[in-house]
Amino acid sequence: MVVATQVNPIRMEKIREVDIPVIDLSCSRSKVAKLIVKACEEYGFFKVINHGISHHIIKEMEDESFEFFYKPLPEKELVGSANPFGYGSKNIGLSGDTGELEYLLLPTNQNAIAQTSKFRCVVSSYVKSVRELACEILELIAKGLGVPHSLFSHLVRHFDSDSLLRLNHYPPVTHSFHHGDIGFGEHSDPQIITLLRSNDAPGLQISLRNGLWLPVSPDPHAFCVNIGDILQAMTNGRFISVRHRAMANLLPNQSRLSMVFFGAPPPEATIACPPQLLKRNKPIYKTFTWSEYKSHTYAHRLGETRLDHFKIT
Ligand SMILES: C=C1C[C@]23C[C@@]1(O)CC[C@H]2[C@@]12CC[C@H](O)[C@@](C)(C(=O)O1)[C@H]2[C@@H]3C(=O)O
Ligand SMILES: O=C(O)CCC(=O)C(=O)O
Ligand SMILES: [Fe+2]
Repeated sequence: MVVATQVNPIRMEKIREVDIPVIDLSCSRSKVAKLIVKACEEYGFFKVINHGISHHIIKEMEDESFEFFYKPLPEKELVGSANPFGYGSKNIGLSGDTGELEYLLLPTNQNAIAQTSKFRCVVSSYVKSVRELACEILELIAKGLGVPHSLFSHLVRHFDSDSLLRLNHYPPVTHSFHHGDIGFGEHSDPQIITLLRSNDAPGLQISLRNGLWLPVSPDPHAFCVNIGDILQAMTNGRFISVRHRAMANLLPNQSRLSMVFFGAPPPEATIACPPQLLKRNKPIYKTFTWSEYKSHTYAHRLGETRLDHFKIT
């Protein structure tokens, strides 16, 4: 007699807990370079600690940002509406995207931040420090990949670099929107590299390869680093330009502030994967300039996968 074995039709899979890499920049350069490259390949995202940016510079930028966002609306509107630079509220970009936030988008070139007010001085010293940190990380990436030291960093250090600073304020929850609303919708950042610092409020989430959203715990002492589309193109798809989003405030009565530096190339820079990284593979993306990529980006919606347009078919 054959005894039928009962098979449970529901297989419970334990969702593996994922730890976001937290990289201590005070460790040895070669060790750090390897860890960063691994994080860029696996997630396109990591946190850095012991980054060397003084608490004072960060705190001043945070204080000035809150002071700006707590001003009455007509005063904030005096800086001009985001097109793309300036003050924006709820509308993101010019293609109809919205979110539960207000923001200030600023260029970072020296002419644009002429130091005539306390705010501009604070922005200028914050940008200087965070740009330097971004370049150090890009140089560690170059070391880890075995390509020339300044291959990526020279684009961000360039006098005409199109880098940006974005200050995002997610106000405390009110009756008009609800827990779980989107603050800043799903997207990848178009530039080379992004360095984000937030206060102690949660909200940022990254998308994993399996499609799950992973909340990033806030850490005011760390910088979150994410790979942008340009670095995905320059590594022929080896690095992931991570998709991420920010939820509107998850905790009641708490304002969230993120200060985001986007390290970008100068407009006329040519973007292509260097031969050392192609090895025997064919390039998957066409060669383009940052200016071409930016025009394409700004003509499309936030959530689009913009690099697909530049794929070699
Ligand atoms: C909807 C848009 C807003 C954005 C330009 C775009 O057309 C598509 C990309 C968006 C994004 C995402 C990352 C940065 O926050 C940003 C400044 C950027 O460079 O690309 C924004 C753009 C924006 O807010 O203007
Ligand atoms: O505020 C955040 O945590 C995310 C913001 C963001 O992704 C952006 O400004 O591009
Ligand atoms: Fe982003």
